[in-house]
Order: sequence, then C-alpha cells, then structure tokens
Amino acid sequence: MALVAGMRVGSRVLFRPWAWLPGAALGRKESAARGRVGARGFGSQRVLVEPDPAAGIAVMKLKSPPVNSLSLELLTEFVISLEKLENDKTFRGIILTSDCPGVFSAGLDLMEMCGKNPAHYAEYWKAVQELWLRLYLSNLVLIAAINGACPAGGCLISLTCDYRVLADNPKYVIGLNETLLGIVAPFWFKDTLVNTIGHRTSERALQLGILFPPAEALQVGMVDKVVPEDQVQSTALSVMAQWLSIPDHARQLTKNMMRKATADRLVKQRDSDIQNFVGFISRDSIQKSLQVYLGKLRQKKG
Ligand SMILES: CCCCCC/C=C/CC(=O)SCCNC(=O)CCNC(=O)[C@H](O)C(C)(C)COP(=O)(O)OP(=O)(O)OC[C@H]1O[C@@H](n2cnc3c(N)ncnc32)[C@H](O)[C@@H]1OP(=O)(O)O
Repeated sequence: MALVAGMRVGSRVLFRPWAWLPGAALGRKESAARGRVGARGFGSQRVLVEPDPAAGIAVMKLKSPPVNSLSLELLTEFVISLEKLENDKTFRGIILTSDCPGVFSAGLDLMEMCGKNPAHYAEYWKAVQELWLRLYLSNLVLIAAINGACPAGGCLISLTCDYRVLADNPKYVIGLNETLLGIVAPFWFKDTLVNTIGHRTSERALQLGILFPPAEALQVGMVDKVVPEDQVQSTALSVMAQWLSIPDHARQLTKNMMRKATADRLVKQRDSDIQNFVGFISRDSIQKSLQVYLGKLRQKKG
C-alpha cells in the first residue's frame, strides 16, 4: 500500500491509510453522513464492529486469525473502524476484544518486521504510531475486554484503553516482552506502561520482558479487573455504564489533560522515531534475533 496523504488535526498531521478508498475525497460531514454506522454491524475483513446505538456503544472485535498479529492490513482496518465510530456522535464508548479464541493479540506482526525493505518498515511503523496516537487520545471511552494472551503490541493496545478487564486463565499473560525477542520497546511504549503501573514496576517489567499472569497483572495494576472468562464481556459492559455516567466533556478534557504530554512527545518526533525503528530493525543482528524467535514459535508446535 502506498504512503499517503496527511490530515492536520490540531497540531497533529495524521496518517490517512484510507485515502485510497472510494469516497475519501468527500468532505468530512458528507462522508460522516454516508458512513453513519447505524444499528447494523459493519466492519471489515479483520475488524468486526457490533454497534448498539441505543446504548451509545460498539463492540469492536479483532478477527485476524490465528493470533490477531498486527499486520499492516489489520492496523489500517482498525484505524478506519475507529475513525468511523469517532465521527458518529451516536457513539460514546467502545469495548475492544478479540474474535480469535485464546488470543487477544500477539502484538506486532513479526512478518512485517522480517526480511522486508526500509520503505516497508517505515510504512509499517508509521501505521503502528498512528493506531497508538488515535487510541491513546480517543475521545471515546475505551474498555479492553481481554479474552486471551496479550503480549507486546497487544498489551500496548490494551494499555491505551481507559480500563482493562482480563479473563482469569493462566495462559492469558500480558506484558511488554520485547526484550525476550532481543528488541527494545520504544519510548512511547515505555511511557504508556509507566503511566499505567509506575516507574519502578515498569523498569523491572520491561528489562525482564515479564508476561504477567492474571493475578500478578492485577496486583501490579496492568489490568483493573480479573474475572472468570465467561464474565469478561458482561463486566466490560457494566464498567462501560459507569464510565458513561460521567459527562463526556468533563471526562474527555480530563483524559486529554492526563495523556496529551505523552502523545505530544511522539507527535514531535514521529519522523525520527520512524528512522530509528528502520535503522534498528534493519540490523543483521536484530533480523537474526527475530528469525530465531519466529523459529522457536514454530517449533513449539512440532
Ligand atoms: C527502536 C526499535 C523498536 C522496535 C520495537 C518493536 C516492537 C515490537 C513489539 C511487538 O509486538 S513484537 C511481537 C511480540 N509478540 C510476541 O512475542 C508473541 C508471540 N506469539 C506467542 O507468544 C503465541 O503465538 C501466542 C500469542 C501466545 C499464541 O499462542 P498459540 O499457541 O495460540 O499460537 P502459536 O501456535 O504460537 O501461533 C500461531 C501462528 O501464529 C504465528 N505468530 C504468533 N505470533 C506472531 C506474531 N507476533 N507475528 C507473526 N506471527 C505470529 C506463529 O508463528 C504461528 O505460525 P505458524 O505458521 O502456524 O507456525
């Protein structure tokens, strides 16, 4: 997919992965009206959206089997669905969950970071940045209903949400395990974690690449609630009701006050962050580490 037009929102120039889609040239109002979500489900191949307009919420399900790894396609479809809901005033909250049994998301797609050229790495990283910025600064209430394993980029996505409910299953570990792959979480992954669980716990978790099982994840504050697996969705819904009882403008301004400085750090240095990623991921030693890790994942089966 070609890299693409930018759109200015406040001081941010946003990536428009959908710029090539029919209707992309429409004005914002017109396209929002045409794209109004309504009561019927919508979505794309990899992102299912089940709207409940009466309640003002939508359930967004990642559906990219087997493990919801964040490919360029999934990132793009994710941003498009998010934008659609953000632009429709009916919606005040999203419950984010997985349609893949046992896995919330396996994080960034290792195939996007192995054996490709620098232009591809740059395009991919820009899409990762874009999803994070949009989720982290979303005006909507985002609740993660974590119904499976949640490593690395999967964990990052859940950390952008306002609240995390995790299913109580020892296989459903969560954390930023990048060091285990021989790679380093960038500063904005780290900042998101520090803002959630504090500096000291983040330092230990990041260096050791800890994947926390549910009880420990709850104890360190990585998640807000651990419930039996069959109660994840209903718990997310009742938490959502509580968050939606707060007037939107006050909650949104407060969220922005808490998060803007963190997001601005990336906004100010997006290009250098991309260059840093491309340089790092292109190194032979890093490519070898990733190949070894992929090999171990594949061997695990055999
Ligand atoms: C300045 C530089 C900064 C660089 C920063 C880069 C940041 C990176 C952040 C990341 O997100 S890196 C990705 C880290 N992810 C992981 O470590 C998770 C790896 N996966 C797993 O641990 C397991 O797959 C799982 C999620 C626990 C699920 O286990 P399950 O037993 O259900 O499935 P598997 O048999 O392991 O996997 C099925 C299938 O999927 C492939 N796969 C798994 N994860 C990924 C992935 N992240 N990307 C691409 N492909 C993945 C796996 O290899 C299997 O493939 P196969 O062909 O069927 O063997």
